[in-house]
Amino acid sequence: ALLPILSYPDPRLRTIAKPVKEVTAEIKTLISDMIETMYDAQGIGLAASQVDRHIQLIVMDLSEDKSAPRVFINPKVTPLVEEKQPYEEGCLSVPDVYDKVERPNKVRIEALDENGDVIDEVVEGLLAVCIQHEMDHLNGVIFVDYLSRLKQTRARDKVRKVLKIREKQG
Ligand SMILES: O=C(O)C[C@@H](Cc1ccccc1)C(=O)SCC(=O)c1ccccc1
Ligand SMILES: [Zn+2]
Repeated sequence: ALLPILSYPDPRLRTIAKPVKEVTAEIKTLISDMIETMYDAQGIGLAASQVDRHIQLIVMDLSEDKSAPRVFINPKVTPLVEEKQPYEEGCLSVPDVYDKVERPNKVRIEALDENGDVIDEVVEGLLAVCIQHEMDHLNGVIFVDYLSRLKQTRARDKVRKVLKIREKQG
């Protein structure tokens, strides 16, 4: 089922997500709903925080044909390089706002997958950028927080406008 995505600056987006204790049937349903919602919203990632579920769960799919969804439960991300690189980021909770954010572009990901199996990978590039962006969501951080006050104000105005247009479209 499609889930409603919280929009910036909704304070619920600032909630700190709790660890997942057990991958229950309910969590498996949430995972498939989040993947469906991510594809519908044309995203490459989605954190549970964005659908108002405050548990440490991320879904991502960087494939061209939406054929390779990945699930990260209780993820831990460790930067492997000091140097930060700028990358043009977007966010499904801040629609139509894109701006450069500097992040380390090589990180280690430790997590569990949807079967409870261990994930321990070194990733670079967009995958590294995206997993850090999603981890931020689980910690109540949104990418606009890294931008100037002026850009944050512009982002708020932009989201308000986009939501009004979407309301009219019904
Ligand atoms: O809000 C989210 O977490 C999803 C977000 C993930 C993300 C994309 C790009 C860089 C960092 C994090 C999106 O999917 S934004 C929309 C999108 O598909 C996209 C935006 C910029 C570059 C590539 C893809
Ligand atoms: Zn986001």
